[in-house]
Amino acid sequence: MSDLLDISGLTITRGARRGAPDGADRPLLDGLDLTIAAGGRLGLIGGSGSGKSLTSLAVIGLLGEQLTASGSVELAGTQVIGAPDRALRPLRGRVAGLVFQEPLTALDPLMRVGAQLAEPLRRHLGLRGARLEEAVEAALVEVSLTDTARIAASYPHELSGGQRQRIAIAIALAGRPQLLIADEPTTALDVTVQAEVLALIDRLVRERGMALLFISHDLAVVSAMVDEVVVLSEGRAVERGPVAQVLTAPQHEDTRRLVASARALDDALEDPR
Ligand SMILES: Nc1ncnc2c1ncn2[C@@H]1O[C@H](COP(=O)(O)OP(=O)(O)OP(=O)(O)O)[C@@H](O)[C@H]1O
Repeated sequence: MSDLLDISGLTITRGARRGAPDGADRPLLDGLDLTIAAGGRLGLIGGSGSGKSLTSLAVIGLLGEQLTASGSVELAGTQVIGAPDRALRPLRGRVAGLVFQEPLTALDPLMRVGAQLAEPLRRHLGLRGARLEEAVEAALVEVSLTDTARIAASYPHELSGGQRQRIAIAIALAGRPQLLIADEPTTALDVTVQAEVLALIDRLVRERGMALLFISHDLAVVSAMVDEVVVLSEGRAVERGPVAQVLTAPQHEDTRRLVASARALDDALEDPR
């Protein structure tokens, strides 16, 4: 059986496909290979600007006009690169759901969150009326939100950052995707809320048997979520393997730096003086 996500030789450059004046630029992402089997988990780590978010956007064909991708990205057997938007729309939310760092960017500030959650449930699952209302309530409960009537009637700015990220997760999962792409999902949250949201993602991925592509600059966070990692540095995969191996015997200079900063954070948490 083929993998759920199969990325091979993915290269991203600045400039539109035709007549790009700066086409000779160094690629932003350079020949990335990675695969995730159904139900598998992979971490993608790297410093700022290493190409993590570009990878997540490339998976669902959302790179935008200014960037050109080459190589191959197969998502559930569909070639994403070069595919027209109408061919990709059915994959978004249905095959792969995305959670970003900042939930406010994923949420409409002018719409009550219950209505925002109802929209993908209606679109993907065809629910209407009382069944749709029940599904909204169940989705809020599933992401461990209590006081669901108040939350559903709230606008995003009336909720805490953690509550907003739970809503964004519920929206990403509304179409029951096979793959969750979580791009720095807890970076904007404070530390205690971070741990709760990580535990939530871990539980949902496990319960639903989803695959997970977990993206972070924080090796400590990644190691709580996945067993295998790929380390990106300046658009290249410089190291890959089991988390334990990468943590204990980092080979690349960038990986060593990520390990050192994860240790420093651990020490600070253990000895908060
Ligand atoms: N639309 C774009 N046009 C031109 N360059 C871009 C575009 N989007 C991203 N880049 C560049 O591509 C590189 C990789 O960006 P990316 O957002 O993937 O980094 P990242 O690893 O996710 O970093 P961070 O952890 O800071 O979010 C950066 O140098 C960035 O400036």
